[in-house]
Amino acid sequence: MNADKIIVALDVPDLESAIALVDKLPQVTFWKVGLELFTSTGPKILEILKSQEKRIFLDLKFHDIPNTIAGACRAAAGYGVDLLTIHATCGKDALKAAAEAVQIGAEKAGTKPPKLIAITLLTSISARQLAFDLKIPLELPEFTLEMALLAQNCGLNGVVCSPQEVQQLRTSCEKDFLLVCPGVRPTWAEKGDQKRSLTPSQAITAGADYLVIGRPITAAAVPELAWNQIVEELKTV
Ligand SMILES: O=C(O)c1cc(=O)[nH]c(=O)n1[C@@H]1O[C@H](COP(=O)(O)O)[C@@H](O)[C@H]1O
Repeated sequence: MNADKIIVALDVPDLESAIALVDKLPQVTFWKVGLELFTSTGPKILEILKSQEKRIFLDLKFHDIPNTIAGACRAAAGYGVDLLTIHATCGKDALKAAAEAVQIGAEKAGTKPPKLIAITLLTSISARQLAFDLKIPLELPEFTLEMALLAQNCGLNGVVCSPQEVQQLRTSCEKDFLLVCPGVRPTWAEKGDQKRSLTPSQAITAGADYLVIGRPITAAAVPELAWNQIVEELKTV
């Protein structure tokens, strides 16, 4: 069912707001805990979500040298989360170290290793910014493909990519390589800082395995209505 493919971003400042949102949306089975909430609450929020049998995407977007990445991935894997992020631009050695470390960390904690997924290029970056601010001399689709192939070759389980690139990655990467798409915007939602977006139905049609959706649901006047509208849209796919 397509509703199971929606991961809702729990981007709130503290534990109380997080619990209130989770309680308001009992139909959500997969939550993303990102930098804001994890920095504020630490692993406490993960325990709460697990006690409710929710799946968890721990989005800490690690970006560091191989030794530090390995230590962080070992620790994060011990939480027994389902997905974990690292930036592909950490490079080959760090990605390989991360892939090995999640196995070691999970084994030590007696839990299942998370699927390790790499950020290809943040969905808040436009083609113009890639060229003129970051000085990357590749076309955007080529750059994201290179990052995805790098992650795949280093043994990662998938990537985070914009829905605009998902079709190309679906055809170029292995069949079971996970494609997780933030930057998803229903036609009625504001784009905000997202630069490379598509609608939920377009993203699923293009081949996304999961959609990460935050503000269109969590900042809506009635989050449950926004959720229902997105689920209805996905029934048409
Ligand atoms: O790793 C992510 O989840 C992520 C990668 C990316 O390139 N772009 C991106 O928006 N995200 C996350 O996806 C969520 C999108 O939230 P909204 O823009 O509110 O729907 C945020 O929590 C971001 O941190």
